[in-house]
Amino acid sequence: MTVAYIGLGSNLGDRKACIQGALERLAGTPGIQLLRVASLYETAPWGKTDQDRFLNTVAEVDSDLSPEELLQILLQIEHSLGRTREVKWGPRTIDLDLLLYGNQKVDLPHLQVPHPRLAERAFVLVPLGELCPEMVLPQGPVKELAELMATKQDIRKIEPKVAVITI
Ligand SMILES: Nc1ncnc2c1ncn2[C@@H]1O[C@H](COP(=O)(O)OP(=O)(O)OP(=O)(O)O)[C@@H](O)[C@H]1O
Ligand SMILES: Nc1nc2c(c(=O)[nH]1)N=C(CO)CN2
Repeated sequence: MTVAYIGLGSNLGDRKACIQGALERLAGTPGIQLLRVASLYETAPWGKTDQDRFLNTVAEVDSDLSPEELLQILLQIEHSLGRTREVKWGPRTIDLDLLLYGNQKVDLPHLQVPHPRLAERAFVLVPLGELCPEMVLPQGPVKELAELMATKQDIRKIEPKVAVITI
């Protein structure tokens, strides 16, 4: 079993229902145990700024699956929640990013772990730092990176945590 961290984001449709739906699907997937979910944050769009605000959180899971198997599950869950890809970094019902997979490094054309843009994003660093305040990323301590990025990108906690229904 390996502890992995998954970033969740939504800025299209019923954002909260999409995040909740993705968490329920993760919890219901054989080989994945949902351990903890960070608070729910509303965040300014990063990268492509002319779109609606996002809801973001981070989930901690224990996984029997390989990183590639886990990615396939994430893509299936995105598809089941109506995710389409039209514009780079554009609006989406749900986005699931494999942020970290234990201490493993993966560098394949279709999968890079740790997620290459992790340390630039307050919407990832702040919820990740909430779950793992002592974590040190290759770029530095998560708490320090989160504090720095939160001074540059608007991020507001809107709910202490998302209720999870374990199937
Ligand atoms: N760590 C990862 N987690 C999720 N997808 C990844 C990862 N590394 C590479 N990918 C690849 O990225 C592809 C495109 O993903 P997607 O369209 O969701 O990108 P994005 O979320 O808009 O942008 P970003 O990758 O900057 O977060 C996926 O099909 C997947 O093959
Ligand atoms: N605030 C915010 N901005 C984004 C997000 C996201 O989840 N939240 N996801 C992106 C592509 O992964 C691009 N920009």
